[in-house]
Amino acid sequence: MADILIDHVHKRFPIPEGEVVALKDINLDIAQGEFVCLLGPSGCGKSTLLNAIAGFSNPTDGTITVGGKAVTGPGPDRGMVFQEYALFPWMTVAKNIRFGLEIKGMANDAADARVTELLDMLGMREFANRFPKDLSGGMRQRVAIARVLALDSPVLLMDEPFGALDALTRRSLQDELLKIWSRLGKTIVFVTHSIEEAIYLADRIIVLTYRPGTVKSDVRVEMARPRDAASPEFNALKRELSRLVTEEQQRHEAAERAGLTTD
Ligand SMILES: Nc1ncnc2c1ncn2[C@@H]1O[C@H](COP(=O)(O)OP(=O)(O)OP(=O)(O)O)[C@@H](O)[C@H]1O
Repeated sequence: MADILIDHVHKRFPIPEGEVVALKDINLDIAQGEFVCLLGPSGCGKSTLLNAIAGFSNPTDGTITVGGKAVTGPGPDRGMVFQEYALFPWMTVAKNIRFGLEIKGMANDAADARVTELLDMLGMREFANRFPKDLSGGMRQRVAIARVLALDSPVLLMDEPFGALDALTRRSLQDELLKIWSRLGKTIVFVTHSIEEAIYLADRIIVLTYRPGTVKSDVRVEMARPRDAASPEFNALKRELSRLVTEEQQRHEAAERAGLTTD
């Protein structure tokens, strides 16, 4: 069953010289429980598409439907995790996770139980009373994920959530996310620049073109998990995707040289 339906979506941004066509006729059908990565170089419209699914910025044309309902704005059915750890610095880890539950009006005992469950799920119990400034980047991003999971949205939207982390921390968060995904059965749309990250995580990788942003390729990743980045299959797919992304990166660089972009 389609969980996210993207139907003839276009997004144009007006600029002094005319307009930027960030997305052009995007059509995608994402199944419930599917893990999809949006891949491409800077400026190819990954965040624009994710923000449109989130309802932060509506398409110029076309429609997006999530769980059978047309997206017209943000909603509790879609949780978003950003690259920047969007935590409240004045709240402890536990309070940060609890915040959304309080807004939802969840009873105290139930909220306490939910926070404990999430702290355990993400291996953060001993960090419950720390403040974000006292945490590593990886830990902060765990809190950001827990905070979104607290709301139990069926769809998780993730905009380069691990982009600022070192390689080892990144791998451990990727593994954590895969565990959570297989346990909770969420639909995930995950934006990344990293070909390796996309192959490690996704059921399906959507490669976007640079200006206008269109679907260049829609690749199913059939490898069993956990995936071995050193395996021949992994490397064959990495080569194929590198070729596709490099073509778009070159178009991006040509636009930069022509002074057409600051992306
Ligand atoms: N508010 C805006 N006004 C004008 N142009 C915009 C605006 N937002 C995005 N764009 C342009 O739309 C295109 C797509 O941008 P977007 O941020 O979605 O790309 P991206 O693939 O997410 O890039 P990155 O990986 O660098 O975040 C870019 O060319 C960008 O310059």
